[in-house]
Amino acid sequence: MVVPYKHEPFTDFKVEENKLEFEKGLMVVQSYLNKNYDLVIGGERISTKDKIVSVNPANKQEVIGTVSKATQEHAEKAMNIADETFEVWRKSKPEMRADILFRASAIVRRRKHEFSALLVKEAGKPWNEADADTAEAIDFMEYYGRQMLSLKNGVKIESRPIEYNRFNYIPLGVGVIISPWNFAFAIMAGMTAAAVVSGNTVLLKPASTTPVVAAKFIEVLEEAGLPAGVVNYVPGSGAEVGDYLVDHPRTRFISFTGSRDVGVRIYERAAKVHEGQIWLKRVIAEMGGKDTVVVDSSADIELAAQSIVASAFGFSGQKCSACSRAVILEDVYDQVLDRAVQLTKNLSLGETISPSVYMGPVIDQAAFDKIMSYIEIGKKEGELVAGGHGDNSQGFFIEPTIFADVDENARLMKEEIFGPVVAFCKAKDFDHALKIANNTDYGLTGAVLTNNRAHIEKAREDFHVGNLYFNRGCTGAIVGYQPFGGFNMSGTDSKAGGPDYLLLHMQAKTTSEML
Ligand SMILES: NC(=O)c1ccc[n+]([C@@H]2O[C@H](COP(=O)([O-])OP(=O)(O)OC[C@H]3O[C@@H](n4cnc5c(N)ncnc54)[C@H](O)[C@@H]3O)[C@@H](O)[C@H]2O)c1
Ligand SMILES: N[C@@H](CCC=O)C(=O)O
Repeated sequence: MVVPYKHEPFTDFKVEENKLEFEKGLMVVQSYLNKNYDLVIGGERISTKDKIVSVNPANKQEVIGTVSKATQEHAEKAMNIADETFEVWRKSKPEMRADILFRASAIVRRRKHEFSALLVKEAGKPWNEADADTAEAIDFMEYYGRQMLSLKNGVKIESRPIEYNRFNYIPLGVGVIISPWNFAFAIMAGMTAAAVVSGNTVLLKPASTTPVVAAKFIEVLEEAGLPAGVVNYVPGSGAEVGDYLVDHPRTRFISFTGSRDVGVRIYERAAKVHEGQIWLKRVIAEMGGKDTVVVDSSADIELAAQSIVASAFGFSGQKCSACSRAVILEDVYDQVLDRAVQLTKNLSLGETISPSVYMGPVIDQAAFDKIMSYIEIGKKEGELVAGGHGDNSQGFFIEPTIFADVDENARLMKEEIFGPVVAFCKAKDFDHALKIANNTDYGLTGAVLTNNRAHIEKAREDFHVGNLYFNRGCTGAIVGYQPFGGFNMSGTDSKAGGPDYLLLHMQAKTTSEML
C-alpha cells in the first residue's frame, strides 16, 4: 500500500544547514557544467553536429551544457520506436508504471538540491523558486502514480443479470510532450509522467533554453527502471521538429505547455487529418495568462500589497500565473500602491548566488527585448512609479516595475508580458473591479483580497478564471491541492495536478460479456 499523497515540503533557507546543503548542490552542478547531452531514442544515445547551447541567463558567458539537436529524421526514428514500444508498454501493469514514478521521485528527492541548483543556473531561478520547482516535479510523480493506481480498475458501471459490463481506461498511443522553460523541471516532468504512467509512450521536446534539466530527468527515469523507448528525448527547434511531430499521422496526442501563439498554432495544425492517420488527435494545451489581483475596500492593506508584489515579481514575473494587473478599489488605491512601491523598491536583483537575492534575470535576449518594449509602452499608458530599467550586459536583468493609473483598456492591461511588470488600475466599485478582471482573452488565475463575504461569493461565481484565490496571491498552486489550469485562451481547460488530469491521456473502453 502506498502512503497517502502529501506535497513535498519547501526548504527553509534560514536554516544554515539547508543553505550549506544547497551550496553542495551548486558545487555538483558546477562539476558538470559545459558537458554534452545526446538525443535518447529507444535508449540509444545519438550525437548530432548541430547543438543547442544552454547558457546561464544571469551570466551569458557561462555554458550550462550543449545538447544534440534533433532533425526531422531523428523525430521520425523516435516516432517509430515510440510506436513499437507502445505495443508492449500499453500492456504493462499500472502498478509497475506507478512504481517507476515513485522510484524516480525518490531519486530526485535524494538529489533535490542538485536539481534546484541546476534550475538556478539554467533558468536563473532564485533558490526558493528553484526549490519549489523541484518539489513540484516530485509532487507530480507522487500524485500521478497514485492517480493511476486509483484508475487502474476503471469505474463501476451497472450490469443486468445475464451480463457483466466493465468500463476501463486504456492509453491513447504515442504522445508528443512540448514543455516550457519557466517550470523547466516540474512542468516537463509532470507532463511526461502523466503520459507514461497512463500507458502511453512519448517523444519529449523540452524548451531550447532549458534542455539540460530535461536530459538529467531522462537519466533519472532510466535509473528508476523505465524501459527504453517509453520516453524519447528529442530536443530541437519548435518550427522544425515541433511542427513535424504535431503533423505526424502516428501522433495520437500532443501535450503542450507554453505561449498562446504556439498553442493556437499546434491546436490548428493538430486538427488536420493527414494521410494514413486513423484518429483525431487530442491536444492538451496549457497557455498564457493575464492574471489579476483585485483589492476590495475591506481588504487587509498590508496583505494586499505583499500579495501583489510576491505574485508579480516572484521569478521575475515569468509565471503564467503571475499578477500583471492589480485592480484596486479607489478608496484604498493610494494606500495599496504606496505600500507596494515601498516593498518593490526593497527587492534585490542580481545573479541568484544566495537565498537573499529575491529576483534573478529573465530567460534570454528575446524575453529581455519584449519586456523592455512593454516598459516603453507602459511609459505612455501609465505613470512609472518603480523600476523601469534593464541591463543585459552580463545577464538579462530587469528591475521589478510598477505602472500606476493605467486605463482598464490599455495594452498593459490586456497583453501577456511575462516579465516583472505590473499595472495598477483603479476601480469604482467591486462590480467594476470584476468587470476589469474579466476583460481579457485569458482566464488562468486571479486573487481577491477582501473581508466582505458577499464579495467572496460574487467573485466565486463571476470571476472567470481556472484558479481563483482569496486573501492570498495568485501564484503557487500545489499539486493535488490546487489543480492548475485556466479557461478561454489560457488553454484547453485541463487541470495539471488534479484528479481528472490522467484521463486526458486515456480513452474509456466498455466491454460487455454475456454470462
Ligand atoms: N498554463 C500553464 O500552465 C502554463 C505554464 C507555464 C508556462 N505557460 C506559458 O508559457 C509561455 C512561456 O513559455 P515559453 O516561452 O517556453 O513558450 P513557447 O510557446 O515559446 O514555447 C513552449 C514550447 O513550445 C515549443 N515550440 C515553439 N514553436 C513550436 C512549434 N511551431 N511547434 C511545436 N512546438 C513549438 C518550444 O520549443 C517550447 O518547447 C507563457 O505564455 C506562459 O504563460 C503556461
Ligand atoms: N503552477 C504555477 C504556474 C505555472 C506557470 O507558469 C503557479 O501556480 O504559480
